[in-house]
Amino acid sequence: MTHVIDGNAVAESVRDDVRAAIDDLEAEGVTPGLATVLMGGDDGSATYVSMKQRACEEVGIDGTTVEIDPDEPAEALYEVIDDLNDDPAVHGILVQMPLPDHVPKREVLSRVDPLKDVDGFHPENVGRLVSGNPRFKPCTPHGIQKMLAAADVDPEGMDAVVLGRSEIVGKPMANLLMQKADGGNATVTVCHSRTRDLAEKTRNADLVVAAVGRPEMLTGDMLSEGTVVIDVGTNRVDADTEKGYELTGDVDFESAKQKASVISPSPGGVGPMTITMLLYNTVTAASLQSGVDVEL
Ligand SMILES: Nc1nc(=O)c2c([nH]1)NC[C@@H]1CN(c3ccc(C(=O)N[C@@H](CCC(=O)O)C(=O)O)cc3)C=[N+]21
Repeated sequence: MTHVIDGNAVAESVRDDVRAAIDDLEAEGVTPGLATVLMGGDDGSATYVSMKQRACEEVGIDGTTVEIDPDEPAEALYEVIDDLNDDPAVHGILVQMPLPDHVPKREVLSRVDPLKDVDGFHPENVGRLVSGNPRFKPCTPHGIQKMLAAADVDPEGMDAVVLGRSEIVGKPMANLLMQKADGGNATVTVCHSRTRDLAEKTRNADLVVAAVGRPEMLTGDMLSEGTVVIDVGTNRVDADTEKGYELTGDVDFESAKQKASVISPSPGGVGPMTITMLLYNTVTAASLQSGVDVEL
């Protein structure tokens, strides 16, 4: 029988740990604060930002959202970031991606105080992750590690294939999977748009993480029996629904499920974990900045 991971249930159990850590911070007079900055974005951005805001309220994080008109120059965003860096009530800062074309992403990511960089995208934090001493693990791959652990999947010794090489998911996922640390120790192959024979790679995999942003591109015939499949995609595809679209993953769930031993669906898999790990990283940030130890 294939085990279908319930991302919402795993997220809820991690949130219990997050709530307990927040209690410990509150006992010392510290309320963790997270600021989300939204400048333009795509169809999903406003939805994701309000989901993050709601998740903060649910666990007792002081969440604020700052909106900047996408027609403003990049300097407007820099000023907001500088103010948030200086604000002691703000422990975590997240700048929602994507940004408008005229705003240089790298400048923005470097501008965030690395101690408040709960996304883990600042070059200092990327460097720490790659060198094996992570401060903030990027939320999506971090959530996938938690999800695998909850499903009793240990990547150690596995042939893992990561589909996609983004800064947000593919690269940090590959790094975490190959680290000499819990949740790592896998042999990792990273595939992308220039990979010659994708199915040859995925058929030889024990674990596949699909993060390419192409609806249902990974199908059952590309997998061997017993593979662990994690679907990171949340693609909006046109559909005859109230909203005019439906969400679908990068994995063709029905055919992949025939082969997989463990599979995470989308929606209802990685997405809720991503948001939960943002809360987790915010609590870690509050602990680092206040000097109050928490157990996480
Ligand atoms: N700086 C930054 N950090 C991010 O972490 C970040 C970002 N920018 N830009 C966009 C992506 C996307 N992302 C998602 C978060 C939650 C769900 C999620 O919870 N999805 C639900 C369904 C949501 C719905 O119903 O619309 C699910 O999969 O079950 C999906 C996608 C975070 N991102």
